[in-house]
Amino acid sequence: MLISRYSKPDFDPYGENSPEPEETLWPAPTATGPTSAVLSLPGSKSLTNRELVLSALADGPSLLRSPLHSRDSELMVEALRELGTVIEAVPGNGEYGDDLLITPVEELSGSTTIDCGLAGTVMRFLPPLAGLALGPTTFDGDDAARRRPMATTISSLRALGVDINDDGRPVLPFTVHGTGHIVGGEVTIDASLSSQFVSGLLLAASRFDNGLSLTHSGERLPSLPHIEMTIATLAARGVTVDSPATGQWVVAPGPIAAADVDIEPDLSNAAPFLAAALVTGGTVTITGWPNETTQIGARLADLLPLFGATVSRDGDRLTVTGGDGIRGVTLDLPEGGELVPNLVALAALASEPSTITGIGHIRHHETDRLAALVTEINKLGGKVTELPDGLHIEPAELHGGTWLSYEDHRMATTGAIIGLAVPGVQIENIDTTAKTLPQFTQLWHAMLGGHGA
Ligand SMILES: O=C(O)C1=C[C@@H](OP(=O)(O)O)[C@@H](O)[C@H](O)C1
Ligand SMILES: C=C(OP(=O)(O)O)C(=O)O
Repeated sequence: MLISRYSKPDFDPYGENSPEPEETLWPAPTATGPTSAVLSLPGSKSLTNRELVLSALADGPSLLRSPLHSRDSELMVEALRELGTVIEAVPGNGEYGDDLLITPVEELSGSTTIDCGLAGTVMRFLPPLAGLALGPTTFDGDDAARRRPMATTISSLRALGVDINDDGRPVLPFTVHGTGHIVGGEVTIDASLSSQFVSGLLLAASRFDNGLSLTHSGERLPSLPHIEMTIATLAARGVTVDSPATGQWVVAPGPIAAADVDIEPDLSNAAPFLAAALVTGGTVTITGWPNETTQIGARLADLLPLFGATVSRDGDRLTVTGGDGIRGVTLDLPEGGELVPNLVALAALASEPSTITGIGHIRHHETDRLAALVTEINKLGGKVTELPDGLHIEPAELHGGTWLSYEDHRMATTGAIIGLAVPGVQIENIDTTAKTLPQFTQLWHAMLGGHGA
């Protein structure tokens, strides 16, 4: 296992002997009154990591304004540097750190090892770049990353002419033997377990000798908005992705344009804060909310009203106001897996039952999120049952206790939402929020102002 700067001590996600030393527990503040907060959030993980990749493949230097600085984006920056890309921090106007100036190299170089941490975007977006690089590149990551599916990335690149050694096990670690080019052409993949298999190929496809004709053949295709985000970021840099039919994409060979890009705030990371308005019967406003976006987090504006919230827009501000209690929901949400853990917190605090389906693929996120949610909520007295592709949540009186995070930032924030209403929730490894939002606890306390105990 590679150790990176944000790594935490190992623990067995579901083992009896998980270490829970006192000092790693974060007492989740319980709200003593309604929230009344205006917050601005750091940049989007998904946009930052796409733009970093595209900038490394582009035909000139690119500038990312207000990018995310978090574990996942740092891992992407470090990995691209390992492949030879020059990435410099330059002062900008963003509230959350420097801008990034990315200067691509003529030819990417392998002969290195890349630490993917637990970042799906690093492990699925960079193997094609390693194929375009000259020399072998070994990919590895956290222990939990070694459980995430990689077979589709590996088999699709092989089909496109890339030599990969995975010692017969299609998971991390594996080595891509880059030759400086990828033949490309036609390939059919099964992206049922992650949209990132599609995005990873599309991002680099125009740099393949013959471009790419990609077909998804599988029982479902999760997280479609993330594929639309990939297509939109490519279009903004002059690369057209044709989609002759659902689940088919064609990219012609050609350059990727350099660009100066403003990174939007991470709207999925707005979820715990906006959920807090519902839990406390208060208001939370997020600034910088884009008018148009491909981020799935934008759907919070129509999802939270289903739980009983009122949502309003005033220019670039989105405000969520809670009402009397929380309603149950029936949702099919294959497109929004990354929002699910935080929505399940609301369902667990609702006065009516909820069912959320279409989310079997979140078993393969940072942890098995269905199992983790069932385990942790039921430990606090909840009544959550796992379905073949989702969860059913019955209303229950919850009590305090230890909430394990499973190295999963969204499990950690889910525990924090529950803790607003349930005294005595202690969150193990709250620092795992650094994956996409290192400022989580500061922002959480700021949101509560004087209304947290
Ligand atoms: O491409 C991306 O940036 C992402 C795609 C989605 O992955 P899955 O399709 O694996 O759900 C999402 O859940 C993840 O947080 C980010
Ligand atoms: C699934 C997620 O992350 P990743 O990009 O590592 O897949 C997530 O952030 O919810």
